[in-house]
Amino acid sequence: MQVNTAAQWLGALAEQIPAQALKNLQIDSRQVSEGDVFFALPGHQQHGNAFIEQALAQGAALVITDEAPAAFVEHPQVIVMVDLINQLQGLAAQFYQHPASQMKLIAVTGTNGKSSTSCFVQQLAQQLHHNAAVIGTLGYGHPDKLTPLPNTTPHAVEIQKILAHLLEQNHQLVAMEVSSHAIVQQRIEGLMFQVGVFTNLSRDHLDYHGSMEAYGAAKARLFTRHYCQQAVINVSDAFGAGLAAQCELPFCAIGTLEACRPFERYLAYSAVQPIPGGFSCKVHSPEGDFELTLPLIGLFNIENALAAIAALSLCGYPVAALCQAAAVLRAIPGRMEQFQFPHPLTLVVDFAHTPDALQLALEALRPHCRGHLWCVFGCGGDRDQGKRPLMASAAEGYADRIVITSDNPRHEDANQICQQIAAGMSETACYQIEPNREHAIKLALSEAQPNDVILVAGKGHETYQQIGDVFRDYDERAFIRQLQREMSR
Ligand SMILES: CC(=O)N[C@H]1[C@@H](OP(=O)(O)OP(=O)(O)OC[C@H]2O[C@@H](n3ccc(=O)[nH]c3=O)[C@H](O)[C@@H]2O)O[C@H](CO)[C@@H](O)[C@@H]1O[C@H](C)C(=O)N[C@@H](C)C(=O)N[C@H](CCC(=O)O)C(=O)O
Ligand SMILES: Nc1ncnc2c1ncn2[C@@H]1O[C@H](COP(=O)(O)OP(=O)(O)OP(=O)(O)O)[C@@H](O)[C@H]1O
Ligand SMILES: N[C@H](CCC[C@H](N)C(=O)O)C(=O)O
Ligand SMILES: [Mg+2]
Repeated sequence: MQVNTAAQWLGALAEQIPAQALKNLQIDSRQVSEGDVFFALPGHQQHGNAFIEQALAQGAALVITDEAPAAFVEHPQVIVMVDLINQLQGLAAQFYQHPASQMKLIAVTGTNGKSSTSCFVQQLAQQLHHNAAVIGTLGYGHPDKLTPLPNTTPHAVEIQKILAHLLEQNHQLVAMEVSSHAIVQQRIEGLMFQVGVFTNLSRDHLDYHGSMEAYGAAKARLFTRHYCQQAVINVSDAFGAGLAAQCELPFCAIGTLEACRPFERYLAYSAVQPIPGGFSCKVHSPEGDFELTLPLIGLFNIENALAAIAALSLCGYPVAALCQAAAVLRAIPGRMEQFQFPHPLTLVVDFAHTPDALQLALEALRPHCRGHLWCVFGCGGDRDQGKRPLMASAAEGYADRIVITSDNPRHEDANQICQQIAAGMSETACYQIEPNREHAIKLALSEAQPNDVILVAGKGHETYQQIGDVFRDYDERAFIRQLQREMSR
């Protein structure tokens, strides 16, 4: 059967199966169980049509596709929907009873800082007594009990399912990471965010987008009336300043006082002072000035925290209360997370996996380092290969000792990735190569001297290492805790 609109789809459903008999919408046949609707969708590698038989065998009540394969043209449970990709979010929203209409949604995009900023939005809203959740790289839900997700930004259908679940748990506000892949792949189609936040743009994902122009253009699409009502833009970032100059949405600029000066609405920072475990600074806005004390290391966290404060202020929360609440912000798992070792030695696990983030993480640690600053890092396989020499330059420029290791090799050879990183080092660079990640960490720990600081970058919160199609158990933070125990005996 062929249908053209969501209304027809619902009509078709009513004829065949009572809607309440349908359990869930699924985009992956492997997740289908009795009573589910399976959307067989085109992908980069294959068409979901290849899994119709499997989905039906697992009890799918209905299959919706954009083009039925010959064997299923007359099948009573297979519906062909014209222009399916553009209707998906609408269908899913209808099926899950429009959960987004009962919540505040905040989108966060940018190369780095999406997870941090969205988690800060969640923490601040929660402190001001609003039940808030996140959707992003770390999973979805309340940060104390996150459900893992395969992607940073889930598929359009999954988003509606997750929002319905979060609403059921009484969440009133959701901070959601929006990746550039998600914008291009229409995963956020049909959503309207109260606020869209832009953190920054630097080199990443060129394997997917092809050029920085295309990557930037993908991010910029979020900041239109199609997706957002208002925006927060980091104007200290060069791309952000350009975005602000052309933004059709009402927006609040964030950044240094200097960068924010041209803008009518802003939250700017100045007078940054290091304090034990963090920073204090002044926050300036047209409504007045505020003090901000942040218990977080990494200067970039000032921008992340300000972005979160600005986003919530656009939702109606008072800036003064938000600045006060920021004093107890907690670091995100695997972001500048510190582990103390005897001698004394500090090891820091951070999720920096772009040249910009690696440089900033190392710069952030330098003031905390009285000895040598170490950098243990690798680069992900099946990702932008051009990042490799740039990450090497960042490490060489800002660390004293370097151990090149593996990250997630995926379908590439780990040794070869290490060699491609090494090719970006100058002749005088001081580095070692140890492709085994655990061995690389142990190597740095065994050679480090008292008062050295070791940055272990790239995997942060991840609890696996992907080698080929295998996700082997590898929880870097747990591994380091175990080393801490062994070395303190
Ligand atoms: C390149 C890319 O973005 N791929 C995404 C895409 O997969 P695909 O098009 O390759 O799917 P496919 O394998 O061809 O399969 C086609 C369809 O058949 C279905 N299928 C497939 C196999 C099966 O057994 N049964 C089945 O039903 C699939 O669910 C899919 O609907 O659609 C899938 C389902 O939504 C995504 O999980 C998948 O993300 C992959 C895992 C990925 O690595 N994506 C990365 C690049 C990504 O999107 N990253 C960003 C983060 C970036 C950042 O943080 O900066 C993200 O948002 O996660
Ligand atoms: N505002 C920022 N500017 C630059 N670097 C940042 C910023 N915030 C965090 N970082 C660095 O980037 C790393 C990743 O941070 P975070 O997880 O918040 O980013 P993300 O955008 O969610 O990343 P991903 O795209 O992988 O989901 C951190 O571990 C830190 O090194
Ligand atoms: N969202 C990023 C995460 C990278 C994490 C890093 N550990 C790697 O595997 O490169 C990506 O999928 O490109
Ligand atoms: Mg993230």
